[in-house]
Amino acid sequence: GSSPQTGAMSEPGPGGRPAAAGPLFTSQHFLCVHDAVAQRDFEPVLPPVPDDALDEEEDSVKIVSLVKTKEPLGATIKKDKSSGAIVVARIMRGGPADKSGLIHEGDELKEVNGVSVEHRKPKEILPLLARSEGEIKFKIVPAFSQEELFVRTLFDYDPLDDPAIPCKDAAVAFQRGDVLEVVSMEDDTWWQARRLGDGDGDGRAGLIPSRQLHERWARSPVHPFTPRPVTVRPERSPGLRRSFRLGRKSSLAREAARSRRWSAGVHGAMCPPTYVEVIPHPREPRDRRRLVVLVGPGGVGVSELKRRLLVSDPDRYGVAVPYTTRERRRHESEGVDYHFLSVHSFEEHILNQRFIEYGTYRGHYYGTSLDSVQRVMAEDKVCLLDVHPSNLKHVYSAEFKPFVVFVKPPRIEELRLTRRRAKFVCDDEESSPDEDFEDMIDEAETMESQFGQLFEKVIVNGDVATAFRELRAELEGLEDAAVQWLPAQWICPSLYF
Ligand SMILES: Nc1ncnc2c1ncn2[C@@H]1O[C@H](COP(=O)(O)OP(=O)(O)OP(=O)(O)O)[C@@H](O)[C@H]1O
Repeated sequence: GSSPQTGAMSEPGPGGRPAAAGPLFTSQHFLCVHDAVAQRDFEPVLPPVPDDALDEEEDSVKIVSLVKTKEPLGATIKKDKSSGAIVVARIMRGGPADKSGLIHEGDELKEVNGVSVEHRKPKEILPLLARSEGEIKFKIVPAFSQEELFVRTLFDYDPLDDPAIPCKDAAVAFQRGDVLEVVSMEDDTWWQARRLGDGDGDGRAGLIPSRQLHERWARSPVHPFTPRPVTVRPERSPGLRRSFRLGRKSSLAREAARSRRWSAGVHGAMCPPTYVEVIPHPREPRDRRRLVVLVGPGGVGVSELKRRLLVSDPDRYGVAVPYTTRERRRHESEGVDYHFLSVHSFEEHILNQRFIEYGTYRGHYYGTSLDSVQRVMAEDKVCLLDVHPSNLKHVYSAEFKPFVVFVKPPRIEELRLTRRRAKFVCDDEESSPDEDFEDMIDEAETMESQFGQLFEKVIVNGDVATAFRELRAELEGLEDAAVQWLPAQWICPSLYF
């Protein structure tokens, strides 16, 4: 058996304080399972499910039956601070609970041997466990269903264009952004999945390329889906984007970027993002509106789209007021145009990591802070933010639930047509508009390969009126959807796909 230290214990609460008074299980209270249960291939023989155990409301409840022996179960439990539920905090790797595969971290404990543990303190649950001999039955609500894995697709797939698919009729076509339920990953070349939102939503499963296969394609020079390998360029310094931006690239900088691009070779090539795990999150009336982040290469039209959204519905959309250390001008007001700060205060904000992005321009600091974003969100407005994707990490959490829109340039022919009158002019006299367009497209490809897994929506900004309509409809749709598909990373970091 394991040592008592690896048995079931109460977990410390926030701030290191124990959530329950002292260790939950003393040595005589350890949950134990029979040695036979500890086999990895153990198939539990579940007792018949009591008639009243599963009503329609509780279809996610699971009955788990284990047999106690001398060995500790190897699990810890705690009381969840917000819901008050008793949850499994930790499963010790290699322990009987882990090997049984039946109980998982985050599972909510509802009953032990038919006795409800709801509204009980962890120490009140002790006697229930101590009394259990031999078979011990748990009623639990799994943290997430082991059988359900949902992914958002990050590329388009049409089996009709795919010569490698073993059977075109057995495949599932999808477009970037579709949510699929992956039902089998047994084959590491072709996974099985079904689309959600098709009619009754639980149609037949079909084949989709596995992540491994898609990555293999990315490296192969012959497959029709081979995306152009994109090189990793050094990250642009954070800040100094959009309104804070310095001049455009000089021809020297452009040359340097090009030579880096061509010399990067195999080592610089990245795999394109494939699938990202998502979890359904039912919308609740008290949910705040999601932060909307627009990203895209310089000059693509992020500011233009943001401006149009603000004008279209000023009560609904707002922007974070930036901070600066420059002098206030006569027509400017504190808290409207900028928050004016001393250099000392600004630097304190930097140290306290309050900035999502900051930089200097003509000797003054400029920055966008988390506080500004929170203020707009607290007004129940949709906060529109534009940052370099490398700075998304500061807001990529359940607190902000950012809806990240990638504004992508169209093909160069369309850029030539649509940008004829735009003031998209390089500071560098020697460069032609075509070179600017190529740079924009290159920068977009780099962004997409480095950060594409964070982009929930891609809008191609060819005709600006069309792009704006599409963006506005998408943002309005966000609030109508009963269920939102949020990255698993926000809800349960260890699930990150
Ligand atoms: N689809 C479009 N068709 C024509 N002109 C456009 C389109 N989108 C944007 N523009 C114009 O292109 C110019 C650059 O756009 P904008 O300032 O929005 O770029 P940006 O993505 O914010 O880039 P930067 O970071 O360089 O400011 C502006 O004059 C804008 O009006």
